Amino acid sequence: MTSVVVARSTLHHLNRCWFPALITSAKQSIRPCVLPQYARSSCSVRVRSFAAHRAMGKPKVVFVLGPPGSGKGTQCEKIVQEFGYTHLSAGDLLREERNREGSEYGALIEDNIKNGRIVPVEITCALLENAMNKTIQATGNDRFLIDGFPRNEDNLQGWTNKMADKVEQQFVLFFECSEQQCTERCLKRGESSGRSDDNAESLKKRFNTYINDTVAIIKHYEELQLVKKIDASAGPDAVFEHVKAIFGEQK
Ligand SMILES: Nc1ncnc2c1ncn2[C@@H]1O[C@H](COP(=O)(O)OP(=O)(O)O)[C@@H](O)[C@H]1O
Ligand SMILES: Nc1ccn([C@H]2C[C@H](O)[C@@H](COP(=O)(O)OP(=O)(O)O)O2)c(=O)n1
Repeated sequence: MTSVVVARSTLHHLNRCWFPALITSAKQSIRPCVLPQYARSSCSVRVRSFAAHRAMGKPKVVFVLGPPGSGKGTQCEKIVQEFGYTHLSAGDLLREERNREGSEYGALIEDNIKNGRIVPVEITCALLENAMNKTIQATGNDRFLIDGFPRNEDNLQGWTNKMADKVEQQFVLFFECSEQQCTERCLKRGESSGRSDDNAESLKKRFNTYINDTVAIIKHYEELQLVKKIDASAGPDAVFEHVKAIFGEQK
């Protein structure tokens, strides 16, 4: 597997800002799936210093929201290919941390995921910030799709307090899709995903969380006129035509 390795000293410096216990292995690697195409195919990625990077402006962030199974991950992969963003999935980062040997948050993360609840923001935001910093250091790419975050008031507050001033919020992509259609997609995905939450019981809870907690976050961003809503009920390529039009409008 191709991977980009970041020096331990750099990570220790970065991790001091957040939960130091998160991600402390000797070498950290970014999985190719979170890197844009050009970074995957090259071993000699360009590394910029923070000072040089700051001179370029703040990292740009697009939040990607929608119910479970609405196609957030599928569309993010296409956006990465076409527009060169880096895709950071909050769910993937949490699953990775849950699986990391020695993680003190593994059990807590799994309990929340299985029950469709949202993990405390201190953990999720630390994982996101670390992943952003590692990507910028390793590739210089400072445009991020943050998928599945913020999902509740705790997520929003934590991000606002810790990260909002450090980034340029471009917009929020919202994939709209019915519960029935999303449930069918997730149950199908569950046949091969190995995910502990792609089953009927967990899905019911995940949808309750979506309706009770996430919808209010989307409304909040709608009031700020930041939401770009997309009908996600069609097939992946048809949905991407709409996505493309939105990203094409950006500078
Ligand atoms: N537009 C679509 N039409 C039909 N199936 C889709 C579509 N988008 C994604 N899928 C499938 O539905 C499942 C959930 O998609 P995914 O992108 O993982 O959603 P999310 O990240 O929102 O949970 C996957 O198995 C994926 O292949
Ligand atoms: N901001 C987030 C995102 C995901 N999680 C947890 C709880 C979610 O049900 C699971 C799965 O999220 P993921 O975004 O991977 O998947 P779905 O959009 O639900 O299909 O991860 C979280 O606690 N906080």
